[in-house]
Amino acid sequence: MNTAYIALGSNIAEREDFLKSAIDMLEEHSEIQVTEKSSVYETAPVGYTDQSDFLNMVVEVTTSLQPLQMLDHCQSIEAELGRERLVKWGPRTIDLDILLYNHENMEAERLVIPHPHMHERAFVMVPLAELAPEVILPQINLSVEEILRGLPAEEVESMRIWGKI
Ligand SMILES: Nc1ncnc2c1ncn2[C@@H]1O[C@H](COP(=O)(O)OP(=O)(O)OP(=O)(O)O)[C@@H](O)[C@H]1O
Ligand SMILES: Nc1nc2c(c(=O)[nH]1)N=C(CO)CN2
Repeated sequence: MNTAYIALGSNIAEREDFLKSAIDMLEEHSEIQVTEKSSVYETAPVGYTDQSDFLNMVVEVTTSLQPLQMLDHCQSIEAELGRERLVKWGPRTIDLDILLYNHENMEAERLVIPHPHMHERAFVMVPLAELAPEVILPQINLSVEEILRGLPAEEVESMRIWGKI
């Protein structure tokens, strides 16, 4: 059995409904159990800033799937929920990023784990720290909470709790 952490984000239309639908679709897979859910945060767009605020969260799952099978399911959820990739880092109905898979490192064509940008992003590290503050990121060899402490304070403090789903 594997433990994985998946980041979810949405900034189009009914953002909270897209997060709920994505979690339901993860749980509908017979080989995936959603075991923990972070709070939902409203966050200002990072990287490509000319777009609406996001709702972001992180979920913990246990699964017998291998990483690439999990990616396939996440991408099928994105397609099912109407995600269009018009602009890199642009608006999306739903985005599922695989952050961590056990303590594995992976550098495949379609899949890099740990997610290559996760440690730079308050919209990922703040919700992840709710679930797994002690987890050590491979290669970086720092815990989630140590990485979070190193992020710009204004970025962390700008995160607004939206609620729980
Ligand atoms: N850990 C990962 N989780 C999800 N997708 C990944 C991961 N590593 C690599 N990818 C690849 O990234 C490609 C682009 O994904 P996507 O368009 O969702 O990027 P994004 O989420 O907008 O940007 P970012 O990856 O910087 O968060 C996907 O087709 C997928 O094959
Ligand atoms: N606040 C926020 N900004 C982003 C996000 C996101 O989920 N939330 N995702 C991006 C590409 O994955 C780029 N920028």
